[in-house]
Amino acid sequence: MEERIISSHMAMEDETVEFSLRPRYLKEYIGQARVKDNLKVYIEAAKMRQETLDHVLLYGPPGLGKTTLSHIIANELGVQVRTTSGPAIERPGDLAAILTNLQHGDLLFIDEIHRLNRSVEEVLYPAMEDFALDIVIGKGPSARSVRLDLPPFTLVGATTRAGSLSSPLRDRFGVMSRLEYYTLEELSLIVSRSADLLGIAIREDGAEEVACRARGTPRVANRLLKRVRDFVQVQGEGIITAEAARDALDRIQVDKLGLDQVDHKLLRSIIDHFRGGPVGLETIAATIGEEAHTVEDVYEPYLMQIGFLQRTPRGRMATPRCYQHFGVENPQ
Ligand SMILES: Nc1ncnc2c1ncn2[C@@H]1O[C@H](COP(=O)(O)OP(=O)(O)OP(=O)(O)O)[C@@H](O)[C@H]1O
Ligand SMILES: [Mg+2]
Repeated sequence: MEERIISSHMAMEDETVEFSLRPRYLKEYIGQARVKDNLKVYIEAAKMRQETLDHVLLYGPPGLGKTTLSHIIANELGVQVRTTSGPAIERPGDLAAILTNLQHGDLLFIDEIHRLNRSVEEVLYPAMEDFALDIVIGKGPSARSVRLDLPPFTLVGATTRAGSLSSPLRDRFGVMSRLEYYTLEELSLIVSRSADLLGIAIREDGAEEVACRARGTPRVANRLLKRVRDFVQVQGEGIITAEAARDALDRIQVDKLGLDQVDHKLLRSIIDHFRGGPVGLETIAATIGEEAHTVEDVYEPYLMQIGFLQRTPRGRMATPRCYQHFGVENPQ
């Protein structure tokens, strides 16, 4: 995938900065009030009973804070966190090794949990339900299964597509939390907080300007902030004002709604070549040179959220609001 400034996927250069910007406790985690309030209660209750927290599934679009939240849960519980991801666990044995190395109360974080393969997933079922590992010894008619006890642990799974989780796996999570896009006010707070941590001066209107182009996503907000900082430090007065932010963001071609050239290309192709749709996902993907699932997971959710794109059984359609944004007359 082409690297986009507004991409909600994580690039290498971001990792160290992201780490320092990550809130570590619930009280520093901005927004997601409903999810946060519930988790607070569950964590408190688990601690009171001196039990492990029930398994938690966090789902929602990329960059909204799933990984961050999983580490916060561990910090709030005062336990260690082990991190892995669906694609990293290739064979059942890999997962068995991870599970047998857990210590009492540990939090196991599995990112992209929808990408676990079936045979690995099956190891997870008894582990989640009974804290047990079933091992088959021998082959053929003399094969028998031995059950090993595991220490109690909490599994936190993260996924951008809860829909592709198999139902036996989904059913084993006691808590399912859906993260939502952030409001403008929340994002402004996040931008101000990050600016503080990075040691950049920012005015409230500057933070708002960055926030409104951040697609409801903290990761995008932080990334835009860093680019704006570059312009302001090199060419400006060293403080991020609304004007300075606007100038910098215009230069990197992120428009007022946070749409970049790829979004423009996607939407314009529906308008210009398909008379507003409906047009199939594969066709759209081909016109912008992306994989269909990338379009579906990464590009579309925000475009639908702001009401520019509609999914219908016959394909994708550009909405009247989308036509308005581009100043094109709607043929329908
Ligand atoms: N509620 C929040 N308050 C402050 N900062 C946040 C919040 N949520 C996320 N962030 C910031 O956004 C960045 C991205 O968050 P995170 O990596 O947790 O997203 P994610 O949902 O795991 O994304 P992905 O689906 O790509 O794995 C983090 O570096 C963090 O600093
Ligand atoms: Mg993550």
